[in-house]
Amino acid sequence: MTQVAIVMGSQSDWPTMQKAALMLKELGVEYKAQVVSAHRTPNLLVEFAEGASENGIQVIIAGAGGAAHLPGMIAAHTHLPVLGCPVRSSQLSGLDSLLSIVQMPKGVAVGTLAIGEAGAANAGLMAAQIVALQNTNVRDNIVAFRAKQTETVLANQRLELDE
Ligand SMILES: Nc1c(C(=O)O)ncn1[C@@H]1O[C@H](COP(=O)(O)O)[C@@H](O)[C@H]1O
Repeated sequence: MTQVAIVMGSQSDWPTMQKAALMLKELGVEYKAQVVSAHRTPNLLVEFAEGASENGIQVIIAGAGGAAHLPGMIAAHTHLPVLGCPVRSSQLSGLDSLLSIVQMPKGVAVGTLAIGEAGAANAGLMAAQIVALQNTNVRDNIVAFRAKQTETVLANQRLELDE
């Protein structure tokens, strides 16, 4: 059963948002990805967000660029945790996306990640960490992922002087 939903405002967000999908796949979390836009598919947004909980979704990752209202509007229609990913925009490099997502009014929460691919990957990791609260397989996968990461960092250090 799908545990995490990844939604994005446009097909053009997929190169960024697939980093979340890749992380979830690596950590053994079932996910489904789809395009949903607060602006362009407003009725679908309401249908998706209101049905997410009864469809078994535990966490929603929402990525959008520019006037990125998607994560906040989804959060307004569900009690599930929503992780917002600011996609890098062509005009303002994603600062517009970040500010659109991060400044939520008190009472409706969106957990905002960093701009771009690293933020999307971390949204996948954070979603997996939430799923892992009640899933020991995913928890074990996260622990193993982190241990491998530490090992790789230490094994790859090359600190000779360039002379
Ligand atoms: N910010 C939103 C929303 C929304 O917030 O609902 N829907 C689409 N968009 C964004 O518009 C940008 C340009 O989209 P196109 O590339 O389709 O023109 C995308 O980054 C998308 O997330």
